[in-house]
Amino acid sequence: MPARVLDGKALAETMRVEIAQQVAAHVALGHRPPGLAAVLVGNVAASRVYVRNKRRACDAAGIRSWLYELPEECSSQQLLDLVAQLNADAQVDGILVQLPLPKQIDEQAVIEAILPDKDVDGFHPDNVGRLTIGIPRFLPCTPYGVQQILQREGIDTAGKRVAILGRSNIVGKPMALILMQKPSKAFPMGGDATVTILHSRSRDLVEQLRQADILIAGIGVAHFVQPEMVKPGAVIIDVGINSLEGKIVGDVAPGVAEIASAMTPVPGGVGPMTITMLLQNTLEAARIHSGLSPRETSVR
Ligand SMILES: NC(=O)C1=CN([C@@H]2O[C@H](COP(=O)(O)OP(=O)(O)OC[C@H]3O[C@@H](n4cnc5c(N)ncnc54)[C@H](OP(=O)(O)O)[C@@H]3O)[C@@H](O)[C@H]2O)C=CC1
Ligand SMILES: Nc1nc(=O)c2c([nH]1)NC[C@@H]1CN(c3ccc(C(=O)N[C@@H](CCC(=O)O)C(=O)O)cc3)C=[N+]21
Ligand SMILES: [Mg+2]
Repeated sequence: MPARVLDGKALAETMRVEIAQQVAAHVALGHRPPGLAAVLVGNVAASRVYVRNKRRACDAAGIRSWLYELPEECSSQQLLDLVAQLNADAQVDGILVQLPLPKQIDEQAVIEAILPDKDVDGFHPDNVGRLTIGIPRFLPCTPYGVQQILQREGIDTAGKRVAILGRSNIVGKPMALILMQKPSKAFPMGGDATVTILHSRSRDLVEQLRQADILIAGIGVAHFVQPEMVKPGAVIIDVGINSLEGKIVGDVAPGVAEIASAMTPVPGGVGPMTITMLLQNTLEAARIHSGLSPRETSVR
């Protein structure tokens, strides 16, 4: 029997309606609407799609959004100046600088220039550190979206063997931190899982994958995960966005659906949830800026 489809797109729509209601309630209390500033450097086609989708989602949720564009050949200083301007702008609750940045730009310096309470991507070392010790402010949007898919689809992670393919700061590493965490009041989304991270230097990679009750793939290699790498009945989360023969495909081969019990599609899986969690984080930032949420702990 083919795997149940974990419809991230449908869940993202449902959650966007919930967020729109919370935004409306926030504004009804007399606060200004939440605002998100996105910064796009250069002309990456994939980034344009992402930015356009984000903008549409913000409009539908009642979140103001602005797009700032800088040329491919801009300097680190130009970008740092723009970030400083957005940090100082009282209308802006969240700042998102689209990654990756051109090679002349010091990416880490830009990430560290964003005020931590406007860092809705959750990439600033202050927010990474908070996540690591279990008192998060903003969870990185992609792993947060995966956590929400698992939770809302009733897939329990406690005690499960989770294998994560990829160790980047935006996908694999924060995913591991969320799912390994003991749940607490400050961190209710902690997954209580036994997590294994796999990367390009891992040996026995296939043996490790075959042990996994839940397999999360985020490496950027089209159809890397093949049916024989998967334990029968496993849950598969495909984070990959790759283009193959003019189509968008994930890191997981279609045949895996014959072995798995449940699987996210690409497109229509994790991607739309990433955008929804960005809206959620922007609303949370607006709450922080209006004094509704404590600045130093993120109690949800
Ligand atoms: N759906 C969404 O919302 C999002 C999707 N993505 C997609 O997720 C994928 C990963 O993105 P990102 O984390 O930024 O990518 P990076 O290139 O930053 O990281 C890729 C990771 O995968 C590992 N890796 C690469 N090839 C292999 C291999 N053959 N075997 C084992 N490990 C391997 C790398 O290992 P090593 O560290 O050893 O180099 C690295 O840790 C991409 O397809 C991207 O487009 C990204 C963000 C959001
Ligand atoms: N600072 C920063 N934060 C990010 O979160 C960030 C980033 N930079 N750089 C690029 C990656 C990639 N990413 C995606 C988000 C949504 C979709 C998405 O919505 N995908 C849809 C549509 C796919 C399509 O048709 O193009 C889907 O999978 O169904 C894809 C990719 C966020 N990223
Ligand atoms: Mg990278």
